[in-house]
Amino acid sequence: MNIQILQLLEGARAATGLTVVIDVFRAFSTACYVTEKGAEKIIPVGDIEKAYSLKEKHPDFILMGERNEKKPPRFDYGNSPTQLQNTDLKGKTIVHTTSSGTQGIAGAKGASEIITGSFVNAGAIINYIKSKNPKNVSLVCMGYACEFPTDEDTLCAEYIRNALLGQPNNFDNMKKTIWEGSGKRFFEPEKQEWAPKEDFNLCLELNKFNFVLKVEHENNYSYLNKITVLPQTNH
Ligand SMILES: O=C(O)[C@H](CS(=O)(=O)O)OP(=O)(O)O
Repeated sequence: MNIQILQLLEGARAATGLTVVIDVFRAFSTACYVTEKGAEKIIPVGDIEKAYSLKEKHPDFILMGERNEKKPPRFDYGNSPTQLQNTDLKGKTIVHTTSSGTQGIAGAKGASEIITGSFVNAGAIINYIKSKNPKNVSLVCMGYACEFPTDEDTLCAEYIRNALLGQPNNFDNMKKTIWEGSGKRFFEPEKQEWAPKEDFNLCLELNKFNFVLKVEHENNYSYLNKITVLPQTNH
């Protein structure tokens, strides 16, 4: 198995084979929490205008995501898993657009298959890749606003790669590095309204979910299909 770790939008564009588009803070952690809440479908889109036009055609769709970390105008929810904890999303279709994660999905045109990447379902991702045993795996770290690499996405890629290669991982050390590095932003008082400190822990709950989210295509949009991966093992 050839495994490459790629960065940012140019990395997504260069990805081939089974591609994991990684966005730990927060898009693809949030997508897992939304799926757990029973959402019927998540439609990831890069272009915010596409999100607005889907809402216009389907007023029952829910708009979720961020620009500059914050909930855009006329959106139902931002990108914070904490703020979704007490919402009922059963049976809902969610249109999700963010500055990094969903841009990566839109950009990974050369991938043979795309799944989302985060720590909350890392074990399922690893088992899924092992079960498919592809020749080429691309782990794409979307970073902050697709502009610079971040600790959490790069470490998540390394965690997945190490497990696939049978090498050890020290998640506690990784979490400490993230806390001291790019995770600091969740502890800034002025950001608590849209990026609360609780998001940090929710996004770093290792192996909370036993499913992967695979990008599938339908009509003229893509959606995330939940695939349960059993058994879930700790990596
Ligand atoms: O919502 C977030 O925290 C991030 C902000 S940014 O893209 O890193 O600027 O969005 P996401 O696309 O989930 O990384």
